[in-house]
Amino acid sequence: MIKIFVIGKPKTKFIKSGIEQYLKWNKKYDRVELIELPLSTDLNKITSEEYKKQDKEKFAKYYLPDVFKVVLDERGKELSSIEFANKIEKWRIGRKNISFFIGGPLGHHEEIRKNADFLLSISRMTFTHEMAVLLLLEQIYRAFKINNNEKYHY
Ligand SMILES: C[S@@+](CC[C@H](N)C(=O)[O-])C[C@H]1O[C@@H](n2cnc3c(N)ncnc32)[C@H](O)[C@@H]1O
Repeated sequence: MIKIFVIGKPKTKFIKSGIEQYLKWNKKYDRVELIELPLSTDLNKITSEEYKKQDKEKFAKYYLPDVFKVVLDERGKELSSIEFANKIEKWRIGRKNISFFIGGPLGHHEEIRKNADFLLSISRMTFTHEMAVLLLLEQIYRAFKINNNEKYHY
């Protein structure tokens, strides 16, 4: 099973409908679940460090040792789709879940990055959290297709 945790509910209409579409398509291959965690309190009322700490605490109960934790971050490692598909196969060996973590407007707390099993960048550019969810879901779908030798990936 694959779980995607995101801080902040995706709201933009076309992105939401893309997310729903890929969640539906991915069902053919495995359970892929999106878990939306609430945004923290008003950014103007707390420091950015405190804000990131609040986000870290929201991830804490899902940040478990028996789960392979992939943290999405633009400072992470970039992979080709084929490399990502291979990693997905490898990360699942002996484990029930792979969990992906997508940060809020300020990004991740340093500790979340430090304790990740893999820090994944989808590009050196910065995307909104909701765009990151959509792009990740498409790459997961592509990985399923690649790993099943199905036509989609060129
Ligand atoms: C608006 S971005 C946060 C940007 C923040 N300034 C930072 O330094 O991380 C929100 C989240 O989307 C995801 N994200 C955005 N762009 C990404 C990229 N190029 N690669 C991987 N994840 C990305 C990350 O999980 C990030 O925490």
